[in-house]
Amino acid sequence: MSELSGAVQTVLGLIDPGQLGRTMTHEHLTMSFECCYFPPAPDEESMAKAPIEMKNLFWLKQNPYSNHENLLLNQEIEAVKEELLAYRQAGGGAIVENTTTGISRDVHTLKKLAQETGVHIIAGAGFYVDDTHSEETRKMTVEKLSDVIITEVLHGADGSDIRCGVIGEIGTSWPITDSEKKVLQATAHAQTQLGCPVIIHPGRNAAAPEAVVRILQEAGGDIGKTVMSHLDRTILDKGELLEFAKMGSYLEYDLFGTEMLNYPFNLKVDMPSDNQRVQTLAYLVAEGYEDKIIIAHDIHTKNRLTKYGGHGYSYILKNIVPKMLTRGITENQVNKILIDNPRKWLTFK
Ligand SMILES: CC(=O)NCCS(=O)(=O)O
Repeated sequence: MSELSGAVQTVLGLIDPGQLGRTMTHEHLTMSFECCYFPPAPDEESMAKAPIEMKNLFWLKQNPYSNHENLLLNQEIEAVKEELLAYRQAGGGAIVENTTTGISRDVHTLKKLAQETGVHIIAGAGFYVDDTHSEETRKMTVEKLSDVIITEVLHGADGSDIRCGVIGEIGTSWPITDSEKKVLQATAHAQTQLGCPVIIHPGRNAAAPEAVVRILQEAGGDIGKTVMSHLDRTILDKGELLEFAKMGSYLEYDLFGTEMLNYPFNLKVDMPSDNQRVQTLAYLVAEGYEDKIIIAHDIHTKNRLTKYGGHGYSYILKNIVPKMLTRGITENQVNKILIDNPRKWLTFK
């Protein structure tokens, strides 16, 4: 048994899982999303460099990836600190910070934020999507990639002694690239060795989650200790959702607060509203999956911070939980979704 067994690893060290409390399992506190810049429509080109100001906020909500400044969440440390203090005030206990190599992970800032706010922060190991893989990463063998991930968990990330407590979000595209496949295999090998939680960013296609799980399974991964993120924009058909749920991963609805008419990365997707997300949670609960659901906001652009008129990190606790209770999800089930399921997932075997 390793020293991690039975504990949760935060950026400040190991804690008893019971200390986590209400946990958002997929957030970013500091990152850059420049890798996913999406140019505005030709008649709106000037918006790419427009300042973030009141008159642009609705446009940014509809086009969050088409303005360069909006993608630099790493410029907002003070605002994020204020948000975390408000999150604690609202009853939040912990946040999983899913920023991996490729989107400017900054574990030093995460440690400082945890020290200054009292929120338990769990950092992510591993690599984001292929577009962000360096040539060095692409050349690595599965064994080498696995060594890198294991080092980030056991010894510290980015040359520091600040340790990651989950692997992920591991980025995958659609179709899954060769480099991403190696990272997935390395993730499964590292998970086997460490008994740790894993979280996956699937490509933007309904077939992507199952394809990822198959690769992890073949490489020996523990699917029961793995989260499939972003299901809200990935599997929209209820039948397909139930088929995927049978594979045994945690089912994450993590885009609460994201409501847009056109999802630029896949125009075939009608991004659900928050009401529709709650309906889907109620459906999954009714189908017997209350032990598998987890939720979050996945804040990764500036416009979603309260500083810029956004919903912030407390939106689920303040607004979505009351809504869930009016839609047939019991308080006990809410507690499973916010406390028990994250705790079980995050605890090292
Ligand atoms: C940071 C991140 O990967 N967020 C997900 C954005 S997406 O549009 O749902 O892929």
